[in-house]
Amino acid sequence: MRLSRHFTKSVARLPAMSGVEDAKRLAARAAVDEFVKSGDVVGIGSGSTVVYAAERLGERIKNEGLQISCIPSSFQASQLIAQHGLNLTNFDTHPVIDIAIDGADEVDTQLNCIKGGGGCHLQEKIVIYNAKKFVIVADYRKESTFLGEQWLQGIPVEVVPLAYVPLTHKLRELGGTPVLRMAKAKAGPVITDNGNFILDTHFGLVKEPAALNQTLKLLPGVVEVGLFCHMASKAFFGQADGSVKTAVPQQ
Ligand SMILES: O=C[C@H](O)[C@H](O)[C@H](O)COP(=O)(O)O
Repeated sequence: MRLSRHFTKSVARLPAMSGVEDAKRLAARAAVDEFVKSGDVVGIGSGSTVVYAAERLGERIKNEGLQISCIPSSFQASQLIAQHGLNLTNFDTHPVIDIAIDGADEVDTQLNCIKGGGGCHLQEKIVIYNAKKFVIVADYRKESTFLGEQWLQGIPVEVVPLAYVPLTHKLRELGGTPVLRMAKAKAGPVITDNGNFILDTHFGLVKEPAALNQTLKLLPGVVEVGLFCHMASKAFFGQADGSVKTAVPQQ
């Protein structure tokens, strides 16, 4: 069954980068140009693809006087906002976001996605939930039929440190293979922006991500799950040939 409609269009080539970086950049720029307009409150996601969205927003502010306010979804996003001269705001001033732009680790045909490869999915989900629209920016490697097909590192489950051992057992009982995410340049686990641990839990092919998300969310000690279901309006996938493929969920 066809669950989404795809469109591919060619876009002007930018100065050559590596294939994947080029694809990320093209997707991010296309999303910013199609969705962001003056006066918008923009949710800035996290990860390596959103860097190019922040870059494009900065260009548009300089070149065309675009006026926007941005809400960050992580420490990294706050830094991007500062680096690119974007106007920083917060939920106290702007409780409703017009457009959230964010990357994804894997996207299925209904535009459900796995996020949290960079450990930022708690704040990202808050930003996206409070946005009128969410668009995904990604490269061609992220597109799948079912979640768990290509992203084998597991669904990031952010947990309160106190609960990580019992939750490890519980996630195994539920059919997952949880792995405590370890830091790379520090002994011990990754500590999220919110002071928690992450259990990356592979569940094989996830055919009902919304049901799995709900089951996991109800476990005491789970703070947030890196499954974003029925939240995205459109996905932009940069392709290796310099085009951008877009997808929308089926009506
Ligand atoms: O925690 C990180 C975020 O969910 C990212 O948006 C996700 O991991 C995709 O990142 P990237 O654009 O680097 O592939």
